[in-house]
Amino acid sequence: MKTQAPKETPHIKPNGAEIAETILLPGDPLRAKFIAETYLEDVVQFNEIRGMLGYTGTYKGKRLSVMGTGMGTPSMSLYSWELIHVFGVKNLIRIGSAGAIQDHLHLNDIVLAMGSSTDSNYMHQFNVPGHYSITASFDLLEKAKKIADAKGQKVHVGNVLSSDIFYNVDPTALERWSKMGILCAEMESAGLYLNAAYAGVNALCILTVSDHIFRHEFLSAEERQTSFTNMMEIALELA
Ligand SMILES: O=P(O)(O)O[C@H]1O[C@H](CO)[C@@H](O)[C@H]1O
Ligand SMILES: O=c1cc[nH]c(=O)[nH]1
Repeated sequence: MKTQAPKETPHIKPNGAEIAETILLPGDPLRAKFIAETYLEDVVQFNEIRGMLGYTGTYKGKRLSVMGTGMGTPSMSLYSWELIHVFGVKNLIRIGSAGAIQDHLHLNDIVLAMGSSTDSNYMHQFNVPGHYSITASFDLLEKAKKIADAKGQKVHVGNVLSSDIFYNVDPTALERWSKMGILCAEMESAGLYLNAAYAGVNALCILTVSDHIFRHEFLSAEERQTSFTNMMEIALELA
């Protein structure tokens, strides 16, 4: 009799627990815990390796997982690669915070990252003979926009910056991205979109503006909790 080895990686060890085809991916593992405790029923924790908490449960009767990714391209790329290639995840929805770099964006605004521009080198491994346009999956993007519209929740849809640099020594770098119409800066969407595209699965990044980089405004911890729930509730409906 053949026995199948349990699926696990050095970073994700579900001990037989299921990981759903659709997963929400906040950077902060404690945000994953909050979502599991606040919104999911019949919840099982499937990961705690390195404190990267992951849970599977149901939302309005549909199976859904949620797991932290950590910060930055390497961390997001590693986890999303394993989720796709080892655990068979098909829909990966990042929910994160971002720093706005356009005047018309305000704290608490929600952004659907249609495109992800980047200063990361992660793309180089794919060795395409030109410049690849890193984009969200249209199906998830369209569905998220419709969900937001139905909720009466205004969202911005556009190009974001997925940066490897949080503290940039060049004070003009973000001004130049802003001039190109980039809405806000975060640090994971490009790695996620590239892994998803390469594997032929779906990905979307939904962001809440937690800072305005040029106006030096930022949300308090309490405000983050409330405003992030609007973004979470759009993402949960995508299951
Ligand atoms: O709120 P999260 O999802 O962590 O996203 C943003 O916040 C972190 C920086 O503070 C980076 O990970 C950035 O992308
Ligand atoms: O300014 C910010 C806020 C959140 N995430 C970022 O990457 N930058």
